[in-house]
Amino acid sequence: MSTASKKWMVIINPTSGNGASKRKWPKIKALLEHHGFDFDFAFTEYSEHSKKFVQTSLNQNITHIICVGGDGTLHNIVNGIFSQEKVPTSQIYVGVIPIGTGNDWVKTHNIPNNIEQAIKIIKKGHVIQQDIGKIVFEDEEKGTVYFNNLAGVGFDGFVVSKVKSYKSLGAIAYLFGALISLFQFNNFNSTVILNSDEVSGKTLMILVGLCKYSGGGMQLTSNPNPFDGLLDVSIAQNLGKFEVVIVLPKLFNGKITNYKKVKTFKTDAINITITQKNKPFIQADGELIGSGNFKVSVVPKAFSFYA
Ligand SMILES: Nc1ncnc2c1ncn2[C@@H]1O[C@H](COP(=O)(O)OP(=O)(O)OP(=O)(O)O)[C@@H](O)[C@H]1O
Repeated sequence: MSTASKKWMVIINPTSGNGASKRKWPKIKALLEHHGFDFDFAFTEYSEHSKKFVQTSLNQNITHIICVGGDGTLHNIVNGIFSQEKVPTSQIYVGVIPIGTGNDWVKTHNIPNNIEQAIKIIKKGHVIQQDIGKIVFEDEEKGTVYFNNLAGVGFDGFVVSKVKSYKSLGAIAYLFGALISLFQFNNFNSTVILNSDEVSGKTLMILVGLCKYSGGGMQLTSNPNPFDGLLDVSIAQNLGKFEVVIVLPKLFNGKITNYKKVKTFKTDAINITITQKNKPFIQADGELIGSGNFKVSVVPKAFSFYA
């Protein structure tokens, strides 16, 4: 049986890419039909709706899912997959048709933004498995959140909280959001424990990554590898506002990880404590997930996708 002739669930976030998913859906639907896909489809109606759709599909024994949207939609699909125990996660297969603003995760895996090429990749049926990050909050009521690309606390979380208003600008929205946010954000006190190291002090942001790109093409971690069972950690310490402006180009060419006030690590577990009353935002895959103290660990090669 070819990949296309299996039963698929296509989840479309009509708001992704500033409404592009909704506009392009008739074309995507026609192409999926043209390539012989047997599918049901549904549009998300609220923020975490994709998570529900995944679980409903699994209850109907549909384990092949196509994400039509951006990094946030994929993040919610991943959380639908990892917050259930009915089907082993590596036996759930995800294809991505990237129609977001940043579309950062697909860049690591060379999944094309062109709709028909992305569909052909799914049809080809070549599956890869990558690691997943697992965030557990100290406050148990806040629960567990999974990520497939990169999570962070501090300045990057603050940018994510602002960037929604600028998404009509496209991928540059993140850079624009960062510049606007710079003058409103204050560095925070944190203690990070990982391996046998402890890093304490004033912090701009702490990034915990798996894949290479975030924030609309920024490269914020050193030699990221989503297949090695390790988290790629960057701790940007007490950089000043003008210092951030000066190092801005280094955010895009990856050289930021060599900067004197940025410490990098590889680890399979990290414990982050915010040692001040005012807790900065935490983001995962560009989605705001809350604030507070948290631990991150790795679920090795647990996420199966077409690439
Ligand atoms: N019907 C809906 N109405 C409002 N928001 C929604 C709806 N469905 C999903 N969402 C939310 O839309 C947000 C943005 O989605 P997504 O990240 O896929 O697109 P994007 O922001 O354009 O792309 P990227 O994250 O790649 O920059 C996500 O936080 C998701 O939870």
